Amino acid sequence: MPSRCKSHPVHHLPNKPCLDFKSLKELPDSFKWAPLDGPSRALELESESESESESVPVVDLNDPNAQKLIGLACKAWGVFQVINHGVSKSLLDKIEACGKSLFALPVQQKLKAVRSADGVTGYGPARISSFFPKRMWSEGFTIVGSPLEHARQLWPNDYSKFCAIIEEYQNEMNTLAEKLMWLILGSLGISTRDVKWAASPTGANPFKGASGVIQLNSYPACPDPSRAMGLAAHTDSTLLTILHQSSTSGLQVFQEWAGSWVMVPPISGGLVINIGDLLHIISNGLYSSVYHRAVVNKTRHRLSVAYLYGPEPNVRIQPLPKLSDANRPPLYRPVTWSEYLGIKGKHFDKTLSLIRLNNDSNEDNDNNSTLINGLKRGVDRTKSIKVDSNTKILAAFA
Ligand SMILES: C=C1C[C@]23C[C@@]1(O)CC[C@H]2[C@@]12CCC[C@@](C)(C(=O)O1)[C@H]2[C@@H]3C(=O)O
Ligand SMILES: O=C(O)CCC(=O)C(=O)O
Ligand SMILES: [Fe+2]
Repeated sequence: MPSRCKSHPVHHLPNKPCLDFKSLKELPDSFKWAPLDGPSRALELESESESESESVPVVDLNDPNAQKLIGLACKAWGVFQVINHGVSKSLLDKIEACGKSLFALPVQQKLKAVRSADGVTGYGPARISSFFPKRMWSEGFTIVGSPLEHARQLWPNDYSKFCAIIEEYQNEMNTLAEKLMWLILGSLGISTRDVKWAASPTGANPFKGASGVIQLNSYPACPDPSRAMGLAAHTDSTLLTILHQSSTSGLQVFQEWAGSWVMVPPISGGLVINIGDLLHIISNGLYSSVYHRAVVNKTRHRLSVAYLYGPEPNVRIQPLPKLSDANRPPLYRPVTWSEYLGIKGKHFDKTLSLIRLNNDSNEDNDNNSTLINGLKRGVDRTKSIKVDSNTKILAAFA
């Protein structure tokens, strides 16, 4: 999202100030969530053997069947990992080191680059924090466009290296995101000719003007991981998100048909790809955005870097005509990324249902009423189920 795009303040509980996590030897009540269900203790799970069918798919982008495998993963999971994606391990190491050095700064220094109440860029708790009564065990740094201004405040004499790495990462991620978009759209039978929703009137490069927000997330070691939440369950307001996670596990995705949380194990040099809400919309619900969260660890610090990729902010996003017809009418009204973020800032996970078209015949159409393991993977997010005792997710098995 280019910096010219206006910010979208979140409206709910007041945002909580940042603090020095290292100084807390016990988990304060304000951070105590109801005990987490699912695999909450990352280290324990690392030693558990998971069966194939329960693991998030890993796709080798050099595999001639990559497009087909990606389609299957999007339909069944809304998330997959990629290897041989073309982004060098050394760049992933460099961005991780950038994040580590940023979060290792003293709190007072980090607060010099704090995200303002109506801003997007800068240091602070996750934007969604304001929707939850309990605090999250994490801190973040969001970068839209150039980080120069904030980097100067953080490292007055030594900011150029950080800026150069961020720029290189933005470029590499943008290229990969566009490649992944074509693979995902290709798996739905969509080609360049079918995609006219973005900038170019000829449809030549529909991703012209598409860009990404970089989100550095830090999850310090935590005295009581069973009661703490790193980042609460959410879907991303993106077309797709590319996530690099350090070697400590913590990312979990919600497997809707099984009703359970599944850990996504870090793969050295691999990247996690999440389907976001905007892809959910353009695919007319065929590929659902995935609920995910981050849990924390008793002894190990964890870092993740998300590249939240979306279209040019004022371009209308809507179900692709080729994916809707009389039997499967468009499920969502047109919306720009900018407008979507504004609604998300006010209504959080009710956003998809708020832009859903009120059409009775749409009831069973999301994700093509697919039966997976005998259960419909319903994503009519107008009904609610509880995915855990902390988060009520607006999703249901109809
Ligand atoms: C483009 C954006 C997506 C995001 C809100 C934002 O304006 C910038 C930060 C993004 C992020 C990263 C962490 C998780 C998340 C839910 C949040 O609180 O801030 C996402 C937002 C999103 O996808 O809605
Ligand atoms: O840290 C993680 O694994 C998840 C981060 C995330 O979901 C995000 O930045 O949107
Ligand atoms: Fe996310």
